[in-house]
Amino acid sequence: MSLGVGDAGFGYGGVPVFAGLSFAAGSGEAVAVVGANGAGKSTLLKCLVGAEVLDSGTVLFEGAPLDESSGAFRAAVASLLDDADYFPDVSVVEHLRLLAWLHSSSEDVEAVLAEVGLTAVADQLPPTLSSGQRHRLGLALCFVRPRSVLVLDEPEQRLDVAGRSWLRDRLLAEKAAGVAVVFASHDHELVEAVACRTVVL
Ligand SMILES: Nc1ncnc2c1ncn2[C@@H]1O[C@H](COP(=O)(O)OP(=O)(O)OP(=O)(O)O)[C@@H](O)[C@H]1O
Repeated sequence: MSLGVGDAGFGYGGVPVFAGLSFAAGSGEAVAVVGANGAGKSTLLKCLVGAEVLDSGTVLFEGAPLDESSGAFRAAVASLLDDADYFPDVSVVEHLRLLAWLHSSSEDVEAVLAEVGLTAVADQLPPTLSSGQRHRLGLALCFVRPRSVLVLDEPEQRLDVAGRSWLRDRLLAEKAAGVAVVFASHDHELVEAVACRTVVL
């Protein structure tokens, strides 16, 4: 699997955010997108998953122009963007069971809950979680479903020191399992430890 862009350009209301951008993450590779606040990292990741549409150039999935409505794309790509939202009346563990069921996943929901440190709050509703716990739920939702591509916007945000260390190891394990990873980050240590290549915006 691979996900990337060719000669990509995008702007909001005619104001350019990025232009002439080309890169791809292949199976077992991680590409980090870095840059200052407002540089366009989140926007680029939204284009990658079809939540925004490029003004020019192409999103390439498996080397072919992206059809974000295709079942194959939806089945392959797990993403956590900066606008994650949850059902207010569905508990943590129910969110995970629901997504696992939707994707006919063989992942062990209880094991993922434990790995992300949410076992103790499994029966709580999302509005009762801390911001770090809500972020962990977003990450858990990526890991409870099948995936061959991971797109993560600042996955390190709101994680404590142990959480960042876990995240680094988890992303390395994803790469080792052949997953293609594209992530935006402000964490230089994470980028250095995980990324094969860096895209600077
Ligand atoms: N919906 C929108 N409408 C208009 N402008 C937008 C919109 N979303 C983002 N922008 C602008 O596009 C630029 C890129 O924003 P983006 O969120 O992609 O940056 P970022 O690199 O992810 O920043 P950060 O590091 O702060 O998360 C910014 O100047 C921002 O103000």
